[in-house]
Amino acid sequence: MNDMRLTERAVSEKSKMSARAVDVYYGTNHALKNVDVEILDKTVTAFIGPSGCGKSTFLRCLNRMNDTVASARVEGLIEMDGQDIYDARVDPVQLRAKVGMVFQKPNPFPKSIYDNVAYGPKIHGLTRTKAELDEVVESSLRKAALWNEVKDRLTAAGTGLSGGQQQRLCIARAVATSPEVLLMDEPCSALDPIATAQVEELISELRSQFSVVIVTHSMQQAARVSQRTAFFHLGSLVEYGETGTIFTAPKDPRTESYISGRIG
Ligand SMILES: Nc1ncnc2c1ncn2[C@@H]1O[C@H](COP(=O)(O)OP(=O)(O)OP(=O)(O)O)[C@@H](O)[C@H]1O
Repeated sequence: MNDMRLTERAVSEKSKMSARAVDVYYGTNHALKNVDVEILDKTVTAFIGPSGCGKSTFLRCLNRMNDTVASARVEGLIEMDGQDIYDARVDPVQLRAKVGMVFQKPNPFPKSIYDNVAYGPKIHGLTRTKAELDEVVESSLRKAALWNEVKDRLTAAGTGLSGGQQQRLCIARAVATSPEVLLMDEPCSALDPIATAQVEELISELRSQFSVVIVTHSMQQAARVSQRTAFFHLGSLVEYGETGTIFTAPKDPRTESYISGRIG
C-alpha cells in the first residue's frame, strides 16, 4: 500500500443519490443485502471488494440497468435529489441520460466518431440545430480529453480508434447528454498503463462537473481517484467512508483483511 497516493481534496457533502435498505435477487440468489449508501455530489466514489461481492450489481441499480436482466429483482429505496428513481413515473431511458454509464470493455457503436457522441443528444432531443449538435460533440470530446486526437477525422469509425481512445469516446458519449452522475464499471481493466493514467486523470477532472461512481479491482486506483470508498463483501456493504480512512484506518476487520491482501 506504500505507493498509494491518497486523494485528499475537499468534497461536497451534498448527497446526490442515496440508497436505503437495497436488496437484489437474481432468481433465488440473494446478491445484495440491505445496502445503505450515500453518493455525494461532485465526488468520486469507489466500490471495491472481492469478485462476486455485488459491486456491479449495485452500480447497475443506480441507473436501473438491472431492469434489463429478466431474473433481477430490486427492493428498497434509491433516490436521486430526493426522487425515487424506481417510481413508476420515471422513464428509465431518461434516467440513464442523467445517470450515464461506461463499461469495462470499450463499446463504441459501429458508427463514426461524430455519430457516437451525437447519438444521445439526438435521441433525447437536446439540440435544435446542426450547429448546436456540432458544439455538443466538440465540447463532449474536449471533456473526454479526446478532441485534439480526433478533430480531423470525426467521420472515421469509432471502432478504428485505439482501446484507450475508444474508452474516452465512450466517456464522451456518456458526457454528451449532460449526466449528473457517471457510473464506471472497471473502466480501465482493458487498457494499458498509459491509457489507464489518461482515464484516471479524466475522472479527476470530470468530478468538478458531476458525481462519478467507479467499480475497481485496483485498490491503488481507488486511492488515486476517489474521495469516498465503499467496501462490499458477500453481498453486504461492510464499510463506507473517506477513502484515506478506509485505506489507512478501516474499522471493520474484513476491510482490513481485504486491503492488506488477505481476502479477495
Ligand atoms: N445477470 C446476472 N444474472 C444472474 N446472476 C448474476 C448476474 N449478474 C451478477 N449475478 C450474480 O450476482 C452476484 C454478484 O455479482 P456482481 O457481478 O455484482 O459482483 P462483482 O462484485 O461486480 O464481481 P466482479 O468483481 O467479479 O465483477 C454473483 O453471485 C453473480 O453470480
